[in-house]
Amino acid sequence: MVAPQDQPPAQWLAQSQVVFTAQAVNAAIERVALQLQQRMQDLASESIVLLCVMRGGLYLAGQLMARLNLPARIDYLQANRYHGTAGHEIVWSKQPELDLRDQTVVIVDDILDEGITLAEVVRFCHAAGARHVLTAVLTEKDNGLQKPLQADVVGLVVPNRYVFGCGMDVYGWWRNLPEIRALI
Ligand SMILES: O=P(O)(O)OC[C@H]1O[C@H](OP(=O)(O)OP(=O)(O)O)[C@H](O)[C@@H]1O
Ligand code: HPA
Repeated sequence: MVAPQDQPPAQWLAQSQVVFTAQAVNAAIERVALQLQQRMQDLASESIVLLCVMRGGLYLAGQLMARLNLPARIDYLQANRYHGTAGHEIVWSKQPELDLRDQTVVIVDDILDEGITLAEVVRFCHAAGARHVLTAVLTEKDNGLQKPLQADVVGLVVPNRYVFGCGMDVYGWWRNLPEIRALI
């Protein structure tokens, strides 16, 4: 019996189905960019930081960079869920380098699942003195859970299954897929 992390990556494609095509994802990213652009114009901020939550947020952040017609600086952080015995702790391995004081910070991530990660990153940005904090996720999982926050902008709602592609991984693989798939 092969452990899941040792499966060849092609196996995950064979054991999954497309839930959003590349075309549907691209259309969603266009909508996210337009909504963010509008929100930031309303805030009339000239100090914008696009903050990518690594690694999953990389795909959406890269796509947004090409679409946001605003002066923005880019930074990133890494804060991962650690499913230890004491519950669901967040372990930070990289904090942003830019000074977030008085900035309009746009946090970009791939998925809002239980919402623990995004809530922690929002809390961090406020504590660091951000003036406005906006959140954008490519996907939100429709899992019926009471979440600690809602994202300001959501691209697509995905079913309550394990999804991957467009930044999201399955055992480290397939973040680069331009479509979103769900394990069967
Ligand atoms: O809403 P939550 O239940 O908190 O889960 C969402 C988070 O989980 C994933 O990150 P992960 O820690 O797996 O790291 P990754 O970005 O490197 O995949 C994903 O990228 C989100 O950041
Ligand atoms: O369904 C998921 N897929 C990939 N990464 C995730 N992180 C939380 N939920 C998921």
